[in-house]
Amino acid sequence: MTGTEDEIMGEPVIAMRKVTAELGSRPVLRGIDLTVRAGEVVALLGANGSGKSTAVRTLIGQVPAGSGTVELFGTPRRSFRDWARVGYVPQRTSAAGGVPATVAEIVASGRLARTRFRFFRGADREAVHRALDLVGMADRAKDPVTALSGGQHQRVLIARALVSEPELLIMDEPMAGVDLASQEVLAATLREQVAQGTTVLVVLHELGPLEPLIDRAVVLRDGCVLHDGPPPRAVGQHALPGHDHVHPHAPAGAEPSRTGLLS
Ligand SMILES: Nc1ncnc2c1ncn2[C@@H]1O[C@H](COP(=O)(O)OP(=O)(O)OP(=O)(O)O)[C@@H](O)[C@H]1O
Repeated sequence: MTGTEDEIMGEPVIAMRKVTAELGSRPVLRGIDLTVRAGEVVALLGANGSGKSTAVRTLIGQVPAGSGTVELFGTPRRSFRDWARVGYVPQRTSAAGGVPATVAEIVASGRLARTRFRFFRGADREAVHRALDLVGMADRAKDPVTALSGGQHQRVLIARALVSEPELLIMDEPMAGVDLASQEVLAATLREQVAQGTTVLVVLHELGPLEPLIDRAVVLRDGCVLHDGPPPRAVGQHALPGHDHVHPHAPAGAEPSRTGLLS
């Protein structure tokens, strides 16, 4: 007896089918399919403006889909209410803008979907401490976020996404503008989450330090899916078609080989 694809590969946690979206009457997503199954770690790649952030924002409902279907945990996104199961790390501007919130307050705000606005209990405070500890920021809990570096900001945003103990983590360029030390902390944090079975969709410019964690890469170009398959693990980003690459032993003045996947 053979099972269905879902029985064999696990239920999709994310299912986007033929999704279109417009921004300012400009078509930005032009019919994308994106499936992420439980326990998978999928990188969403593509050149600037290819629609990566828009795809993620459509998924969580910040941008309306023009057509197609979007499901989270098997539920149409419109009727999905279980947001404590989802941790979202937006593309970083700043954790709190001009608001003088503390690190702990920002992280605690990520717990609201789970507490449903009841009073915080000991378990919630422990979860905040645990999430800050995961990203190496427990000693900064009482500091204003305005006192943090870019990389520390990003760690706080990731702690905020982790504090509800989500099953699905969606991150938009978590490594952008982050110093090396913070990148290593973030990669280790993510490794731990993945080991615990968390499903991850991560928008990246390059696989970088997260490369060993990535099961599959979906590459967008001009709002369409150009590639959906295993990322080339052994040699990293440089092996992805489209990465301009001049071989070190190539004759001087040689043209980079371009296959156009990421550019
Ligand atoms: N509010 C908006 N109104 C109109 N067009 C927009 C708006 N926001 C984004 N766009 C355009 O939509 C396209 C896709 O943007 P999106 O941010 O999804 O791309 P991206 O792949 O995430 O790029 P990046 O790597 O630069 O973040 C871009 O051409 C962008 O200029």
